[in-house]
Amino acid sequence: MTYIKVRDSSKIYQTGDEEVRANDAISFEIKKGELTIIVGASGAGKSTLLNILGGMDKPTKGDVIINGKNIANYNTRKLTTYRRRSVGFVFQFYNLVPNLTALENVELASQIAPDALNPEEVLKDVGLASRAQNFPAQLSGGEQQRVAIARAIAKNPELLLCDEPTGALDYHTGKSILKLLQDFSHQQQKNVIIVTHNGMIKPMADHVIELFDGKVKADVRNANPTSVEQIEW
Ligand SMILES: Nc1ncnc2c1ncn2[C@@H]1O[C@H](COP(=O)(O)OP(=O)(O)OP(=O)(O)O)[C@@H](O)[C@H]1O
Repeated sequence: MTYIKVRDSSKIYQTGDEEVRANDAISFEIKKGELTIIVGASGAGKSTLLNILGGMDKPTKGDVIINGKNIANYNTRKLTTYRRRSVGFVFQFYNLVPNLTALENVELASQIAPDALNPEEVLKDVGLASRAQNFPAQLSGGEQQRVAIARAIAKNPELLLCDEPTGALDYHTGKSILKLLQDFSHQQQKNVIIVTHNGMIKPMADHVIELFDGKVKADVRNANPTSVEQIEW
């Protein structure tokens, strides 16, 4: 079953006389439950695409059909509802609220979603039950990213979007975060999309979309994705 269908989607920025085609007639489909990696060099258009899929931005033209609805036609209010109900976000620098504990950060997200999961349970699932009362500054980078993932998962979203989720972490910590995301996708049949410039992690995905200069350069499915533990980079 198709969960995401992007059809001829372009994002064009006009700065003075210059036109930047951040996304240039992009088309692809993502099936329900796929763990997808969007890979490409700096400036290839990855974040632009992720922002459009997450309803934070709209394409200049084209269709972005999520679960049968074309969000490219949504107004601001409908996009806000879409983001709130259907999307969890994980960013490179965690973006936790510094004066709230780990648990309160997760509760914040669960309060705005109708089908939210129990924040304490989700913190336990990411291995942080014992750190629930810690503030972000009292946690390591990897632990902060686990809280950020718990916060995103607690909304029980259909779609989890991760922009360079291991970009600020060391190798082993980064690997444990990728494992968490792979397990979440495969065990719960949820769509996870990871944006990265690191092509070495492609084998962990069910689906790899490679961007180059705003265009889809490759669109490949992995019938047998590799477990994160077995990938070295
Ligand atoms: N608001 C904007 N105004 C003008 N140009 C923009 C804007 N946002 C992005 N761009 C341009 O669009 C292109 C794609 O940017 P984007 O951030 O999507 O790339 P990226 O693949 O995510 O890169 P990185 O890995 O460095 O984050 C770049 O050339 C960028 O300069």
